[in-house]
Amino acid sequence: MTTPSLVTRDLTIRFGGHVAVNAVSCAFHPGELTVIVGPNGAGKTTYFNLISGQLTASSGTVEKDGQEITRLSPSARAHHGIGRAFQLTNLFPHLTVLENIRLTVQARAGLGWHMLRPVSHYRELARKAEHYLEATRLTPLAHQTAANLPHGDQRKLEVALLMAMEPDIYMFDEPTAGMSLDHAPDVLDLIRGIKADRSKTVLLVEHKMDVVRALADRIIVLHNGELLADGPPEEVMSSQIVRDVYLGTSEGAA
Ligand SMILES: Nc1ncnc2c1ncn2[C@@H]1O[C@H](COP(=O)(O)OP(=O)(O)OP(=O)(O)O)[C@@H](O)[C@H]1O
Repeated sequence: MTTPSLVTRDLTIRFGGHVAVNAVSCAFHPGELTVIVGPNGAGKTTYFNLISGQLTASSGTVEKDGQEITRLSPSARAHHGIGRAFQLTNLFPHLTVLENIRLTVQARAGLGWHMLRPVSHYRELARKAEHYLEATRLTPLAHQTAANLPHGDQRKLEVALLMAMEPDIYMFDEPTAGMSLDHAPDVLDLIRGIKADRSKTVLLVEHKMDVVRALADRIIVLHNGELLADGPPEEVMSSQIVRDVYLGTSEGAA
C-alpha cells in the first residue's frame, strides 16, 4: 500500500449543538478513487469543505503528505495540491475557453504578465494550455466564450481548469449533476483519465449509483456525520447496514 496523500483524523465540526461531521478518520492514497456517499444531510459536503478549507474543524486534523493543514485557508490548501472543482465559480465567464485555461496555467506557474520573462517561457505555458484543451476535448470550442457554452461543456471546462492547476488531490462534487446523458460519459472519461495517472488521489461526492459503480475503487459511507462503512464497492454496497440506511432511502432517487 502506498503512503497516504491525505489523512483526516477524528475530524469533527459542530454547528451549535449539531455535530455535522463526527470524528471521521480516513486515509486516501494516490491512484485510488474514493466515492463518498450517504443520505441527504449525512455530512458529505461538510466533510469536503473541511478538507478543502471552506470550513475549519472544531477538532481533529487534516494532513496532506504528512503535513498538517487543518487551519490553512482554501487558497493555501490549493498551494499544497488540493484541487476542488466548483461549479462555475472559477470560470471567467466573459473570456473564451482557451483564455480561461491559459489564465489558470499562468496562475499555476505563479506569474502574471512579466516583461522580462523569455518568450520560450510563455511558449511553454501556451503549449500546456493547448494540452489541457485537447485532453478535455474542448479544442473545437477553444474560442467560444465560457458563458455561452452549454452546461455540459462548462463542466468539462471546470475539469480542464482543475487539471491545469495540477493538483495531487482532485475533489469533485457530483461532477455530472445537471448534465445531459450525452455529456456525462465525457466527464466520466476525464475523471477515469485522471485516476489512470497513479500519482493522483481522487475524491468524489456522488448520489448517482451508476456513476458510483462506474468510477469507485472504494466507497465510504457517511451517516449522521459518522463514518458508517469503508471498503471496496461490492463489499460496501452489499453490507446490510448500508442497504438499510443508504440504499433503502436513496437508490430510488438516483
Ligand atoms: N453552515 C452550516 N450551519 C449549520 N448547519 C449546517 C451547515 N452546513 C451544514 N449543516 C448541517 O450539517 C448537516 C450535513 O450537511 P451536508 O450538506 O454536509 O450534508 P450532505 O451529506 O452533503 O447532504 P446532501 O446530499 O443533501 O448534499 C446537515 O444537517 C446540514 O443542515
